[in-house]
Amino acid sequence: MMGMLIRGAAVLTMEKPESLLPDGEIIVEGQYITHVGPAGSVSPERTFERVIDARGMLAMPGFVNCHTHAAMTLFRGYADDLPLMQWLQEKIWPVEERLEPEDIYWGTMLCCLEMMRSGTTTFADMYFHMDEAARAVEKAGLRASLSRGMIGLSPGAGEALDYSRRFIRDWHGQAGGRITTMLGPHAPYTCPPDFLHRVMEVAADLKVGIHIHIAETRAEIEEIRQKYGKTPVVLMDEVGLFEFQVLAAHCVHLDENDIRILAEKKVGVAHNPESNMKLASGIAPVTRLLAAGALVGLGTDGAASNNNLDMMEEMRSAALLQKVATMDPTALAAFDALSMATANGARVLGLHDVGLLKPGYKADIILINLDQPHFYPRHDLVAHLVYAARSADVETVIIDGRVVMEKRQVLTMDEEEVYHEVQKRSQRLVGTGL
Ligand SMILES: CSC[C@H]1O[C@@H](n2cnc3c(O)ncnc32)[C@H](O)[C@@H]1O
Ligand SMILES: [Zn+2]
Repeated sequence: MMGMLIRGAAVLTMEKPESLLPDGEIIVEGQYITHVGPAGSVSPERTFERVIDARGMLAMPGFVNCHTHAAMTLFRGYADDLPLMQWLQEKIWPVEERLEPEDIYWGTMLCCLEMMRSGTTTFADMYFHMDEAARAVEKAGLRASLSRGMIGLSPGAGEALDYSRRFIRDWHGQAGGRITTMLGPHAPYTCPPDFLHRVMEVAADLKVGIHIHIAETRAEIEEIRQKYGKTPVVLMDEVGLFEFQVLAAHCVHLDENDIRILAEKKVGVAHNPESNMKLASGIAPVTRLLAAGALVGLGTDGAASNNNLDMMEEMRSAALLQKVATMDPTALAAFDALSMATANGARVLGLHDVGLLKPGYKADIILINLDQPHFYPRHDLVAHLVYAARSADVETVIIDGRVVMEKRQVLTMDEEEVYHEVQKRSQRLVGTGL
């Protein structure tokens, strides 16, 4: 295997804040990174199938979006400026009833396109008709953890669980290992304990994790307190959910006991600052979670509540929001925000060979064009990435060792076809459009 050499870039491995090679060399062989070192560390005698001259670029791990509903791109801009429960019950759930499988394929393709163009290489999705989402991920070339969302209180809950079981068997490890799967019970307020017990039986049987929304709004805390006399986190813990690998989206309204449980049980938390701001759900206690030793990644949530899927924006929002919430400018420093968006995000999804530029890790690499005004002067590239970078700075994207975007040209999808299909389908679904 001759592999691919990336040379000339500044290399941010994300292992430690100081692990920046000003002029580095990366070798990719198959799906994996096999070498990361300074200029001159690769023998000049060695030949490669491909050499990428990345002078003027920064190479870093691709972003990991820990929580989204990919095909909700179809509903972007359809229902804005509402609180979560009104947004879901009056606007979103009625139009989701009309979704056809093919809609999910094209909505997920748009999500993949937007994410790839902004440097995201891995995402965690919870939605409907997930065979079509998996087909889209396979075609687009991203890495994803996919779960069929289940509303335990709905009459279709049993069918959704049967679908999940079959979906996991069919897709876990597919697309050369890029696709992994989880179970997706929606939330404590839509999935009562008896349904969660059925979900856990399947999780134990198929050895997969569980992706769920927890403690997103005050309304949820109040509803669960009235029904069960405890917090959503304590309820989930007592139900036994945290004995499994859990990806818990939001975790906004937590007391100290909840934080202790999440940290002790190694629950992966997906923090979604922009969705939480837009729906006015609240501010997650990220600094307290991190201080307690909890594992926290970053997500955008769906495009209907954000309204984009831009992890660079999300990092900046996360960092700024913690500073203002705590009135402490040292809160969530740049490297910590960047770790949440990369290495720690991968750990939250249970992907232990993703999120770092290191031999043995999957070759999910982005190249960022540093030759731009907002990257000068070059005091601190980590700070620049979090506070000054924008998604259009991402030039090249490599996922699983394959170049999927080069010089901002996406190589795996026909962009015009995606726009056309999405526009047509979203008009049918919500009845608007230019
Ligand atoms: C059962 S599939 C997922 C389900 O979740 C809905 N959803 C989207 N965003 C949120 C959010 O922030 N909190 C709770 N539920 C959300 C989505 O519309 C699907 O119905
Ligand atoms: Zn969500």
